Amino acid sequence: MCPDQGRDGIRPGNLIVLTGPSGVGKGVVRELALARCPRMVLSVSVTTRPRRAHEIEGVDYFFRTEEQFAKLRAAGELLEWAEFAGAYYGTPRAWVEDRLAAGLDVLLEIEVQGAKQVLASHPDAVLVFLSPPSFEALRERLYRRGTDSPDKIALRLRKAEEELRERHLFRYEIVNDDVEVAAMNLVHIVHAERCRIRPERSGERT
Ligand SMILES: Nc1ncnc2c1ncn2[C@@H]1O[C@H](COP(=O)(O)OP(=O)(O)OP(=O)(O)O)[C@@H](O)[C@H]1O
Ligand SMILES: Nc1nc2c(ncn2[C@@H]2O[C@H](COP(=O)(O)O)[C@@H](O)[C@H]2O)c(=O)[nH]1
Repeated sequence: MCPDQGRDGIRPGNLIVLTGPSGVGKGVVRELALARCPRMVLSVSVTTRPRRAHEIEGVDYFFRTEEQFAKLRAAGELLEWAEFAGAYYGTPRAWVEDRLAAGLDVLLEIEVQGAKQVLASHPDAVLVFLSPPSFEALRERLYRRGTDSPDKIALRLRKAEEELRERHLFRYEIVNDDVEVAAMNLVHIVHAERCRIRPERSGERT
C-alpha cells in the first residue's frame, strides 16, 4: 500500500499522459484503467471539432468556437494545446492543477504534439505511448469505428506515421493488441508511479 499523504500534508498526484495515434484505442484503454484506479481522474479537453452524435458537452469535450479557443490560449488557460486533423484541442490548466494539488492523479488522453509540450513543461509527468500491433490494425480500427469520413481517416493515418516515429520520446510504451492487457499495463504504471519515491520534489516527504 502506498502512502496517500506525506507527513506535512497531501502528496500531489501524478500527471499521467496517455498518447498515441488516433484510433489506437486510447479511449477504450483509458476507460478500463480509470475504473481500476479510484484516485485517478480524467481531464476533459476543450475542442473546436464538431460534436459527434453520441458526445455530451462537458463529459466528452467542452465544444467551443475557434474564437473562444483562441481566447483561452491567449489567457494562458490551457496547459497544452494542438491543432489536429483540422481542429484545435487543449487541456484546461486550472482544473488539472487543482486536482493534482488535492492529491489525485490526473489522466490526459491527448495526441503527440500536446504530449511533447507536457514533456517539456512538466518533467515529472508520466508519459505513456500506446502503439498499435501494426499499421494495418490501426487503419482497420479507424474504419471500423465509423466516426470519421474516409478523407479524415486518411489525414489521421498520415499523422499516425509521424507520431509512431516519435514513440521513443516517452517513458513507457504499451502495445494495444489485447485491450484488457493494455489497460492492466497502464494500471500497473499508475500504481508503480504513485508508490515511487520522488526525491526530486524538494521538501516533499513520501
Ligand atoms: N485492442 C483492440 N483490438 C481491437 N479493436 C480495438 C482495440 N482497442 C480499441 N479498439 C477499437 O478501435 C477503435 C478506436 O478506439 P478509440 O476510439 O479508443 O481510439 P483512440 O485512440 O481514443 O482514438 P482518437 O485518438 O481518435 O480519439 C474503437 O472502435 C475501439 O473499440
Ligand atoms: N493535444 C491534445 N490532444 C487532444 C486533446 N483532447 C483530445 N486530444 C486528441 O486529439 C485527437 C483527436 O481526437 P478525436 O476526439 O477528434 O478523435 C486524439 O488523438 C485525442 O487524444 C487535448 O486536450 N490536447
